[in-house]
Amino acid sequence: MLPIIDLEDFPNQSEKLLQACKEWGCFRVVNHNIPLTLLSEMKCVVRSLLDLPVDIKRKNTDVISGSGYVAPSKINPLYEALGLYDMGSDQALHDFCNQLSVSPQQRDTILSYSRELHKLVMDLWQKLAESMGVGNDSTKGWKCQFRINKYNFTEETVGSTGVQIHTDSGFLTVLQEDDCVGGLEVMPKSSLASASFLPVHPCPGTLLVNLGDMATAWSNGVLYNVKHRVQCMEAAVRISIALFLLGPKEAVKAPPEFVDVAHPRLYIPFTYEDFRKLRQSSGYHAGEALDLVRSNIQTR
Ligand SMILES: O=C(O)CCC(=O)C(=O)O
Ligand SMILES: [Fe+2]
Repeated sequence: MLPIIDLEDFPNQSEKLLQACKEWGCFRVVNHNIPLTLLSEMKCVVRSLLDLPVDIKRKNTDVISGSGYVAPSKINPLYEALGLYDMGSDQALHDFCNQLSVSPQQRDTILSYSRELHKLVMDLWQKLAESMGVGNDSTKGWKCQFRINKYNFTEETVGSTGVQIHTDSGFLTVLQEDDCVGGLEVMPKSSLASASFLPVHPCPGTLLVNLGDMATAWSNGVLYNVKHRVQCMEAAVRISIALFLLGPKEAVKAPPEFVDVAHPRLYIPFTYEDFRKLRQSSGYHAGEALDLVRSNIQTR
């Protein structure tokens, strides 16, 4: 069963958190302290933004490649998304709101939600770093990205794929799933050999966390970047909100604590931005791009 982490029970849950991140690369968070009204208000706001005419949605332009509006495509015809790069920045938040001409009330909701989730994602990373004995590493200036996903599922599309198998590219993702419409599937480490997916059923009021490629690189291979996808299970529109903790501007290198003779350095240092470009140019979206940054020099 998907691990459940109680955020009010730390440091007691440190070991459980670490195990979840090593074996599953994902877990459910309860007692996160984010008001349920804010979660549902934000859902309501993003639903209406995704219902805007496409020429308005297109005003949500890229800041970095792929960070803005994503229209349905050949590969993912049922999927579209709005995006916001650098949601830790008030300016970026206001730019996003202006592009989509949101109402003052919608803007308030987006700002409150962003602040709360930004705090949460940083806190989660801090707790994970502490559980690995490197809690002093600063996350100051680390960039975050929002992506608001819509899946236009219909009777005819049941059984097909909403989003293809992938890993997230950053460190950690906090996902507010659809309250009713399922379809997310994950492949924990123990299912890699059989390449089988496990369904993640919606659990309103909780949040789901995934670890991405940068977490695997930073941890020298200890943390598992979970493969996942979204399948169409029923004829209903599915909405989810993902917050990606992408990482620092600078190159990421596993701390010396994670490297020794028995655990040689696996990856060359690289920046998130370069890695994102590498994923895009190689077309590797399910973790294979990490093989392109493997280190040959296995010293400290
Ligand atoms: O919609 C979902 O549940 C998952 C979305 C996702 O995997 C992503 O945005 O990277
Ligand atoms: Fe994802």
